[in-house]
Parts: sequence; C-alpha cells; structure tokens
Amino acid sequence: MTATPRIAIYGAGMIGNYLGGRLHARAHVRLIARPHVAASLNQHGLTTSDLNGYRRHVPVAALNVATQPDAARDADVVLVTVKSAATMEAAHELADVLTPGTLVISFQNGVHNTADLRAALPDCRVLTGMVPFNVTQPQPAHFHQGSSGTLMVERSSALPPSLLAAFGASGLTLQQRDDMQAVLWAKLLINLNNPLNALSGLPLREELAQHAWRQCLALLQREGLQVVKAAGIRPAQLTALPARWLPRVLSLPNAVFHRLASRMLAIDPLARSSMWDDLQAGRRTEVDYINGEIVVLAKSKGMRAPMNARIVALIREAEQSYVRWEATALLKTLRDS
Ligand SMILES: NC(=O)C1=CN([C@@H]2O[C@H](COP(=O)(O)OP(=O)(O)OC[C@H]3O[C@@H](n4cnc5c(N)ncnc54)[C@H](OP(=O)(O)O)[C@@H]3O)[C@@H](O)[C@H]2O)C=CC1
Ligand SMILES: CC(C)(CO)C(=O)C(=O)O
Repeated sequence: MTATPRIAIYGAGMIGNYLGGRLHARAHVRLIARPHVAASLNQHGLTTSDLNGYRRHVPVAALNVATQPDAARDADVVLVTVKSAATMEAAHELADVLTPGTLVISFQNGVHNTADLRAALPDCRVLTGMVPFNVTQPQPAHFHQGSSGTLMVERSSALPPSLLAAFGASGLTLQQRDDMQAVLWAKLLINLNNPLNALSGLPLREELAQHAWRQCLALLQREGLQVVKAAGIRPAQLTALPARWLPRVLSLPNAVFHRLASRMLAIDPLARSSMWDDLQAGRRTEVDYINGEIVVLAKSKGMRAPMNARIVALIREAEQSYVRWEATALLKTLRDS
C-alpha cells in the first residue's frame, strides 16, 4: 500500500461522507455516491463537524466524487457504508472491479454484513468495523457527529499502519478488537432503540430523557438479552455498564437516571437514529437486520421474541404510512404482545 492510502467510500451517505470528510486531509479519499448525493457534494463541497467543536470544509475542487462502482478499482481500502439491505448489491458490484487482496471494511450496523461481503468477495480481505456514534446532516453536504464513541475494527495483520495512522491523525482512532462479533451484537442491542426513536418522532436525547420511552427500550433489550444468552452469544461491553445491566438502568426513574446516566444523554439535541432518516426519506429501513435478527435468532432456539416482532411489524407499517407513537401507547402495545 502507498504511504498515503487510497480509500474508496462505497455508499457515501451519513457515515460514509462523515468518515470521508474527516479522512480527506490524511488519505486519498474517493466518495462513491448516488447521483443526487454526488450532485450535492459537487455543489457545496463537504463539511464535517462534531459535538466537541471540530469543523472542517473540503471545497468542491478538492473532492473526488464518483457515481460508478468502477471508481473503487484502484483503492487500497474500501469502506462499505451502505445500509444492510444494500450490502449484497454493493458486494456484487465490488466483485466486478476490485483487485484480489483489496482490503474491505464494513462500517455498518447489523451482524451479518461481513459474512455477506466475504461470501461475495472471496479474493478480498474483508474486516468488520463498528461505528458507535450518530451522524446527522444539518445542512446539505454537512455531516455532523452528534454523539461520542470510538470506531472499532477487527484486529488483523491486513490493516496497514498507514491506514491506522490516517484514521488516528484525522481524529478517528480505530480501536482494534479481537471480539468484533460480540461488539456487533452489543451494538445491535443498543440499536434496538432505532425503531423506537423513529416511531417517537423525537430527537434521541429527548426520547431517552423520557421514562416511558426508556421502558420500551428496556423491554426490547431484556427480550434481546434472553435470546442472545440462549444462543450462547456474550455481547461485548460498549458502555460504562455491561449490556445485561442496561435494561435496569433504563428503567430507573427520571431523576435517578439523569444523575447516573448523564453520559447516555450526551447527544447533540438534533441527533436521531438512522432508522428515522430512512422513514423520513421513504426508504425501507434496516429493522429486519436489527430487531428482526432477535426474532429470527429466537425462532432458531425454539423461543419467541414477541415484542421485537411487534416492533418489526410497526416499522413495516410506518414504511407504508408514517404515524408518530406516544410512549405510553407503545409501551402498552409491547406489554400486550
Ligand atoms: N447514520 C448514523 O448515524 C449511523 C449509521 N450506522 C450504520 O451505518 C451504515 C450506513 O448508514 P448511513 O450512512 O446512515 O446510510 P445512508 O443511507 O445515509 O448512506 C448510504 C448511502 O449508500 C447509497 N448506496 C446504496 N447502495 C449503493 C451502491 N451500490 N452504490 C453506491 N451507493 C449506494 C445509498 O443510496 P440509496 O439510499 O439510494 O440506496 C445511500 O446514499 C448502516 O448500516 C447504519 O445502520 C451506524 C452508526 C450510526
Ligand atoms: C449511533 C446510533 C446508535 C444511534 O444514532 C446508530 O447506530 C444509528 O442511528 O443507527
């Protein structure tokens, strides 16, 4: 690999553009985007910012934006940042253009994307990544990190020092982990909130500040934890407390929760879940790859996960016609399911 890595971002949306914008000064970044996203980048340039005061603008002339898979051909590293439903299509497009041995990193939610990419790209080196923080787009082509957390990646000798250095120098430390599948399951348990946030119509901070919404999440997580335990999966610890304690913490009354779990609420006031973004854009959501995974895993163990199944059904309805839910009504629906 060259001293300055050539990084292709495959599926430049919220996460891809944020990572690409931050890495731009330290790597040769090519953003492979849908035509409407490319047009916006080519009109405005790319601005990235975060909740700690970082802000940077890359002017149009300095951007390298493409709309065809072929643009990934000469990359040293491809960061896959499409939604989970689009992984297979992206993988087949990449299979046609990538040189054998190219490093591919999935920076996606969901627990099967790496396996899908590996199956379609047997000659590439595919690694699992994890994005813990939220990204919003407050203005066209401006991508803002609205919560904290360290990017994670599967430990591998395939990770070149120049890539790790480029991430580090961009303020995006890549923590190498030996337990990425456990990390993905822990992230999935956190993402069980994505549909609740989408149905609430509230920013994440406002939603999580309300006891009834936290109770809904506690129910989904408790059910999820039982299922993953039955499947012999031990989620990694991504928060100050182990995953198995989170339902209890979420169920605390507001005054205690706000005192003990203030870090959980350290989120930009405008940040919302990626599932809210999908519903607002009229796109099919990732709910099958999040709550749906709990339902499928439960079935495979002869169990049921009725609350997560109910949420999947409600999101399917919301994809057709969006209606906001009140927390107490949703809590009752979950308890009755
Ligand atoms: N947004 C967030 O805050 C967070 C998101 N994540 C996860 O990161 C992943 C990416 O999410 P996010 O960035 O929000 O998603 P976005 O939908 O914002 O971005 C993905 C982009 O990729 C495009 N795309 C899909 N297929 C292709 C293709 N074959 N070629 C080129 N472009 C393509 C999509 O276009 P189109 O819609 O037209 O298909 C879309 O513009 C998801 O798994 C998500 O769950 C993780 C942490 C936080
Ligand atoms: C960061 C988090 C948990 C919430 O925004 C997320 O992963 C998402 O929105 O998909």
